[in-house]
Amino acid sequence: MAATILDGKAIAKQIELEITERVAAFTAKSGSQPGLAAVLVGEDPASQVYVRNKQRACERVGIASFMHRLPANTTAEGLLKLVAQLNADAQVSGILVQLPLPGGIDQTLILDAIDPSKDVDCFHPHNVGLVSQGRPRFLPCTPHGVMQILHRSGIAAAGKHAVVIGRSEIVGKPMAMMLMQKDSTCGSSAANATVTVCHSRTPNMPEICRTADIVIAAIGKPRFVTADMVKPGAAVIDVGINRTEDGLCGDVDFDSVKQVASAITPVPGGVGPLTIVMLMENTLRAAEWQAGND
Ligand SMILES: Nc1nc(=O)c2c([nH]1)NC[C@@H]1CN(c3ccc(C(=O)N[C@@H](CCC(=O)O)C(=O)O)cc3)C=[N+]21
Ligand SMILES: [Mg+2]
Repeated sequence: MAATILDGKAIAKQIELEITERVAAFTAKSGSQPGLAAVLVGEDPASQVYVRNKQRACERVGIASFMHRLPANTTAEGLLKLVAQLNADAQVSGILVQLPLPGGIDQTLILDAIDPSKDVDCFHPHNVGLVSQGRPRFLPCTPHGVMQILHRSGIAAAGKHAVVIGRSEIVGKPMAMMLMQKDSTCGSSAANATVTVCHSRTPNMPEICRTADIVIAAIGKPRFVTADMVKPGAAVIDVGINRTEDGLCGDVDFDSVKQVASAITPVPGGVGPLTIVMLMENTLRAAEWQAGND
């Protein structure tokens, strides 16, 4: 039987409606609108698309957006100056520095300079540490989106074997961390998984993947996960966004894997839309905390 296609776009829309109401309530009560500052350095075409999508999402949910475009030859000093200015700006609840930064700029140096209370990407070591200890302030947007897709599709992680393919700081590592916790924002049934992390140096990856009840693919290799790597009935979440000659595709070979999986996310229209809506939620949470701490 062919897999259920998990409609990330529809799930994101639903969450977006919930956030829109919460933003309106916050703005009415506090008298100030949450604001997101996005910093885009250089002309990377994919980054332009993502940042534009984020700005549009801000407009739809009622968050102010402040766009800062800098030339590709911007120095680390120039970028640090802008980050310091945004840290001090009361209108700015959340700060996002779009990655990748052009070569030559030390990414860690810039990201570590963002005020942890405005770190809506959840990249700062302070916030990463809080996630790892199971007491998050922010949740990283893409892994949180994956948890929401599973939860809202009725796929419980508790007691299941989840295999995360990829160990990036942005997706794989925090994803594994969140799935293994005792609890989550979606409740304990969305966490408590037995987690295995596979990566480029894992020798017997197909064998390990075949034991997974839930596969999360985040390795950045087009159509890497093939049907022979998936146990019949497993749920497969595709985090990859690869631009190939024949268009956008994920890290999962969708056409073959959908024949064996019980549920699968498409690319586009799967995890991507969730990433953006979880960023909106983090911006709202940042505004709420900043208002409470005044
Ligand atoms: N500081 C920072 N934070 C990020 O969260 C961040 C980043 N840098 N750099 C790049 C990655 C990638 N990312 C995506 C967001 C939305 C879609 C998205 O909306 N995807 C649509 C399709 C969009 C398209 O056509 O390309 C979809 O999957 O349906 C994809 C990818 C956020 N990232
Ligand atoms: Mg994504």
